[in-house]
Amino acid sequence: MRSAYRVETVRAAEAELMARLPGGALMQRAAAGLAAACAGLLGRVSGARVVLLVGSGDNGGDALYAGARLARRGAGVSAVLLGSRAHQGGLAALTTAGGRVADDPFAVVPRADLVLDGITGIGGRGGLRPEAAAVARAARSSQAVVVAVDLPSGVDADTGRVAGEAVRADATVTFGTYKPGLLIDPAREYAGALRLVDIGLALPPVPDVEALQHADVARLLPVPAAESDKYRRGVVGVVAGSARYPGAAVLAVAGALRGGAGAVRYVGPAGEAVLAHYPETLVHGGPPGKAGRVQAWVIGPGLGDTPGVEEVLDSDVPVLVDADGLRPLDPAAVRARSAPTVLTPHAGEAAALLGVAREEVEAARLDAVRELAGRYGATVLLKGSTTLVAAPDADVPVRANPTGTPWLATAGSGDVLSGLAGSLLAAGLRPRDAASVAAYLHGLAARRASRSAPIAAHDVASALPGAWRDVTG
Ligand SMILES: NC(=O)C1=CN([C@@H]2O[C@H](COP(=O)(O)OP(=O)(O)OC[C@H]3O[C@@H](n4cnc5c(N)ncnc54)[C@H](OP(=O)(O)O)[C@@H]3O)[C@@H](O)[C@H]2O)[C@@H](O)CC1
Ligand SMILES: Nc1ncnc2c1ncn2[C@@H]1O[C@H](COP(=O)(O)OP(=O)(O)O)[C@@H](O)[C@H]1O
Ligand SMILES: [K+]
Repeated sequence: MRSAYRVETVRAAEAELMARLPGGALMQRAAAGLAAACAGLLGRVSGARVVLLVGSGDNGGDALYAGARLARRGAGVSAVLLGSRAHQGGLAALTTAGGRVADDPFAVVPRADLVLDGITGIGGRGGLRPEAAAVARAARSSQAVVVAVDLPSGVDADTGRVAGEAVRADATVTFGTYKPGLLIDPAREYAGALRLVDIGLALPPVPDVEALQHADVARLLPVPAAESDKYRRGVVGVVAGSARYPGAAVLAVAGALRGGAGAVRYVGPAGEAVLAHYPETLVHGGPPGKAGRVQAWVIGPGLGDTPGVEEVLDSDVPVLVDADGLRPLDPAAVRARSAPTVLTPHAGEAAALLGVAREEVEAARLDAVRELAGRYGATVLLKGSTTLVAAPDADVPVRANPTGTPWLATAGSGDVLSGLAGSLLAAGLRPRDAASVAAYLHGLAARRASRSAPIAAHDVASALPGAWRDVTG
């Protein structure tokens, strides 16, 4: 599991540790880890051209001390000072080690092998200032590997917002803990590959944001026991599709069949299309209440105006509501349910539920998902470039999904996801686990199916068993 803590918590842990250590010890730990990571990326340190972008604060200090370490190993190190001041101890260490201060950034940055971004870290506010932005652009268009110190400068550590220009890094070396912004788009896109350097911070047991890894997912996946039968494995009911959108029903069933439930009951007007693709489905033409017992319902994909949402919400089993099912959704009705509810909106649907503009949700995804989960008393999976899952209880960490590919932005892939998540719910996973495990497998399956080529939603469904095997490997 990757855990991320907000700046306020990091600062408190830092203060507590600094009080027990000699002055500057923490910065030396950070700089040592940073220099080692840079050396690894460079391969050969001696003779390498390294440029440090140095801001006013301790983030610049880290870059300067790491630069001094690289200079001592034979690198040619130049510092570009971009702040109103520069860390004095770090500057002295760099010059003592043979590094120098560059007068003209545009003379050194284009020739660099590695650029270390120490403009701002957790103390940064807003996007880069114009001078820093111009230098960051030069770094991006050079051949250099760009390494961000703690965070790409210009991104918001707590939310992942990028208010203006920010450094685009190939890698980010972060200290003590991941920060939420490193796991959430748009900032995540700017961070490149992540590396965590342990500096000994003692952090509270519950993080603000977390990201599952293969091993976490493998532990959560349902496994049939020797005595299992299809009913004990769980039956998922799918209420989806309409005369206009029969395909949504087929795709939701496709996801549900690969999610660990022992059987899939389909309820709706697209039974023929569903059976043509998946003869193993139990099809029911009447209302959901007469379809037979299920352990979880999925309702919404391609539903159009077909009624059924209220009836399904009245049931006493977990319900996942997606797409058209979200339109008539009343917070009081969801809060009053006796069993858990999972909502899976994309940014547009989330915006409609919150009564705000879509752009507002996209710029502040973490706030939006928390707000919705609280308002509806439901687990909310907010789809998008970084899919987020929030529990109704605000003290539970939000999960940021680390898998996926922009090729997933294709019609119908969300239907596969809702079927998959509903199936995991029926198999007995808790709502937050079912939603985040589904997003993880779905993203992995898309990567597997795509390998950088366009994919259709049914390709994602077909790749799910392979993704499952990758995880349990
Ligand atoms: N916490 C820990 O455990 C450890 C923390 N450590 C390190 O310390 C870092 C935090 O250092 P920090 O607090 O000095 O803040 P930091 O990020 O350097 O920026 C501060 C200054 O930047 C400026 N500035 C602000 N916005 C700007 C903008 N948009 N564009 C341009 N400039 C901008 C503004 O100064 P101004 O120029 O306005 O005078 C502000 O005062 C942390 O990320 C990590 O690297 C490690 O060494 C050890 C363990
Ligand atoms: N830019 C992106 N990068 C990665 N995944 C994306 C991106 N845009 C959308 N997705 C994913 O694609 C799926 C689209 O679902 P959705 O919007 O419900 O589409 P549909 O209703 O057509 O099925 C979601 O899983 C979402 O997280
Ligand atoms: K930085």
